Amino acid sequence: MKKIEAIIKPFKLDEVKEALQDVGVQGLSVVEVKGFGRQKGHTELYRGAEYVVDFLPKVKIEVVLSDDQVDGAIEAIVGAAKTDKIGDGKIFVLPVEQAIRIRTGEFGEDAL
Ligand SMILES: Nc1ncnc2c1ncn2[C@@H]1O[C@H](COP(=O)(O)OP(=O)(O)OP(=O)(O)O)[C@@H](O)[C@H]1O
Repeated sequence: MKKIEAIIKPFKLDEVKEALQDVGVQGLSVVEVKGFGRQKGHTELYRGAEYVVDFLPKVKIEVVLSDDQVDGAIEAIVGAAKTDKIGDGKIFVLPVEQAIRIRTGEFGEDAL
């Protein structure tokens, strides 16, 4: 199992969620975060206004998947989140040791 952490522009959240559901993702978590990338010190367009970049609001999607779902999920996120402008975000892939569904006690991929 792997965890994908995708940091995206907030207005892309619905589109990315739908794209992930289309490739079989059945659950995910969303966290509001602030951050910066390489454009630090420049301006970025956010909801029609130009911001001098300090910390910009972003959304982090966390989704745990089976190994064979990872490539499709990355493709889905990139396809939905890309605007070709700076600040489109980043995707990190991490190993996951175990998952447990609390209600049933199922383990591993059965718990996803
Ligand atoms: N190395 C990193 N570690 C953790 N979070 C990061 C890292 N790089 C970027 N982020 C997070 O991702 C968000 C989006 O990054 P961003 O797209 O601006 O990266 P970038 O490298 O500058 O790419 P681009 O050239 O497309 O703007 C940042 O606001 C920050 O929250």
